[in-house]
Amino acid sequence: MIEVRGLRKLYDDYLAVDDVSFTLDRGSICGLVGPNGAGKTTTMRCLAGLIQATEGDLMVAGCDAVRDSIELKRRLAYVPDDPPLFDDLSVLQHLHFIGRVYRVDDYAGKADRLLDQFHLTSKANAGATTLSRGMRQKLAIACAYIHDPQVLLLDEPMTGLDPPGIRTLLDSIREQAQRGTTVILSSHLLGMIEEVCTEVLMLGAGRVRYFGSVENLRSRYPEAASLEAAYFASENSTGILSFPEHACSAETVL
Ligand SMILES: Nc1ncnc2c1ncn2[C@@H]1O[C@H](COP(=O)(O)OP(=O)(O)OP(=O)(O)O)[C@@H](O)[C@H]1O
Repeated sequence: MIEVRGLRKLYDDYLAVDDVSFTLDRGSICGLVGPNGAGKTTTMRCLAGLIQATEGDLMVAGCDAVRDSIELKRRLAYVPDDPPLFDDLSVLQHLHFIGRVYRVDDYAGKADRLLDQFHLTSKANAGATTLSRGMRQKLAIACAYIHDPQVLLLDEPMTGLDPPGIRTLLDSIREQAQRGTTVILSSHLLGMIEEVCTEVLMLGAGRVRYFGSVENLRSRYPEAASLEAAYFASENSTGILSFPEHACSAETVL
């Protein structure tokens, strides 16, 4: 569902993402992790066709992210870390608007179910500008779900959510994946990544430091009690961590 080969992104002469390759199957949930400035958002924005890769082949939901970027946007949803909303629309109007733009059958019924799922029913008629940070985040995620995207890119979606909100989000991500959606989820909350993700893509200074299953990363550091401990152990090691069964190219395997 997602196949990335040799992604590089330069901002002027600054190399933000360098030779990133990975593949994800339908229904997988990939945690995108790494320190601030590692290139996570840049990678997502390239996948979403919002910025153009300097080099590399990016096939996402059957579309070339550069050549088919309009069709790609029909099949994909991207929720940035600070989602922009329409100041003049209410919560319900956001969902109806997105549902109609994407020509969703029964968008009104789906909107009601999403409001219920994300505990926003009491705010249905509230203006976007009156929402709390967490409510804005929930609304943006509900808008992403309303058109059943084949690929879902969530950039730090837990930001601002309360514990029940995080639980609802993680459950909803699993539901999306069970329906066949491929999800990439960037977060610094490694416990959450470990709980929900099947794969991990770890970036450091724009390069892949690890790509593979959570279990493989843990088994690489058997002394680590959690993904977080494995993450810090890998931070202290040198070289690229990867495993042949998940590697996309010989270059990514030590
Ligand atoms: N528009 C831009 N112009 C120039 N440099 C940029 C631009 N966007 C990002 N960068 C740089 O590219 C690098 C990667 O940024 P990116 O936002 O992808 O990191 P990130 O892993 O998402 O970080 P964080 O965890 O802080 O959100 C950083 O050094 C950043 O300063």
